[in-house]
Amino acid sequence: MKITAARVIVTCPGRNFVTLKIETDQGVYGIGDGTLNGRELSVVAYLEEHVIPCLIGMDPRRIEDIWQYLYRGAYWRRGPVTMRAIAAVDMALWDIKGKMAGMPVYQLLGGRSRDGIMVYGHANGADIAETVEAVGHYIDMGYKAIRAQTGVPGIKDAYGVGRGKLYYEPADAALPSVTGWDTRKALNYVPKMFEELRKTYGFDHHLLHDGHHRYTPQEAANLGKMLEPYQLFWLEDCTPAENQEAFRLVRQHTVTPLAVGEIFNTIWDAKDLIQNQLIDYIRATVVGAGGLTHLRRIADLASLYQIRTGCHGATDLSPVTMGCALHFDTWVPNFGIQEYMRHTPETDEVFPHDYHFEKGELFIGDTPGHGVDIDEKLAAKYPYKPAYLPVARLEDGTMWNW
Ligand SMILES: O=C(O)[C@@H](O)[C@@H](O)[C@H](O)[C@H](O)CO
Ligand SMILES: [Mg+2]
Repeated sequence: MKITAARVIVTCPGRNFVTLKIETDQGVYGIGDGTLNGRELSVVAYLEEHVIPCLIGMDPRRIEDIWQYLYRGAYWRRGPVTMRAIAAVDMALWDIKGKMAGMPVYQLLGGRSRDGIMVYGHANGADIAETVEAVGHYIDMGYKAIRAQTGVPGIKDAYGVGRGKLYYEPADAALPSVTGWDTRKALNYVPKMFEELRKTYGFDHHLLHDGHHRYTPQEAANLGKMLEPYQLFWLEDCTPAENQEAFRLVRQHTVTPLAVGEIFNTIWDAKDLIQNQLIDYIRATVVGAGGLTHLRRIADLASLYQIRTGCHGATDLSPVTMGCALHFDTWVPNFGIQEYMRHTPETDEVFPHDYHFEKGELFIGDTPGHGVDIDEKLAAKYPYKPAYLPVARLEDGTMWNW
C-alpha cells in the first residue's frame, strides 16, 4: 500500500483551519488537522515544502515509522510548527488505518474505557453579574463542568471574554489587537466571581478557571489559595510553564488542582511537571502534541503519577482534532475532562463529523477512521483570512502575556 498524493486545504468558515488530506493507491484517504492559530501558513509551508514530498510512495500503514521519520528525520526537533505538521500526518494515517480495518480509531487504540466524555464549556461575561448569568445558561444546557472567565473593571478586553454567547474567537483582527492586564485588579476580582458562583449555584457543578499564563508563580500561588474555598476542578495555566520548576512554588502553597499543557508540543515540555507531580491535569492535545501517536505516550507517563488528561479543545482546534481527541478520550484510562468550545454551524458544515453532545458529554460514533471529513467544495468558498491573536500590555505599556 502506498501514499499517492497529499495536499493541504486552507479554509476560513469563520476562522482559519489547515487540513491535510492524504490519498492512497487503494482509494482510501485520511485527513488531519494542522491549524496553528495566528501562524497558520507556516504549517502549510512546512507540510507542502518539506513533508509531502517525503510522504509520496511511503506505506501509510507504518504510522509509527513515519512519525519517527518526520520527528528524528528533520534533525530539528520539537516546536509548534513541526509538531503540528507531524500531527496532521499522524491523524490522517490513523484515519486511513481505521478505514482499512473497518473500525473507529478508539478500537485501534485499545477499545472503550467509558461511554460519554465529560466536557466543559466556556461561560464568560463583561463582569461578575454577566458571568454568573452565563454559567446558568450552561447549566441549563446540561453541562456538568463550566469554565468561568470574567471581564475585570479597569482592564481593557481581558482574555476570555467573548463577544457572542456561544462562539468565542480571540483571533479577531488582521493585525494583533492590543488588550490590557493588571494583576492586582484581577486578584481582587476573580475570587469574588467564584464566591458569587458558589452562592448562586452551590457545589454540584465543576467550575474551572484559566489564568492564561499571566501570573508570576507567587501570584499564582496566592490566587490558588484564595480560590480554595470554591473547590475548583482546576486552575489552568496559572503561570508560564517554560520553566517547569516554577510550579513547585505554586504547588507548595495551594491544594487547588493545577492544569497545564495547551501550548505543549512534546512529552519533554511536560516531563518534569509530571514526574514531580506538580500538576493534576495535562492539557496537551492531538494537534498540538504530534498526533495520537505521541499524545498517548504523554498520557501513559502521566498515568504513572495519577495525573489525568484534559485535552485542549478551543475553536482553533478543528473538528478533525476534536474527533481524534474524542477517540483518545474514549480509550485513555486516565481521562479527566475534555474542553469543548463549540464550532460555528459554518465550520460544522465544512467538516461533517460523527460526534454529538448530550447532557454535558460528547459521544463519538462508530464510523471507521476518526469519523471527520472535509467538504472540499464548501471549504473552497471560504478563503484564508489573516487573523492574529491579541497581545497584552500593562498600563505603563510593558508587554505582558496575553
Ligand atoms: O483554554 C483555552 O481554551 C484557551 O487558553 C484557548 O482559548 C487559547 O487562548 C486559544 O486556543 C488560543 O488560540
Ligand atoms: Mg487555556
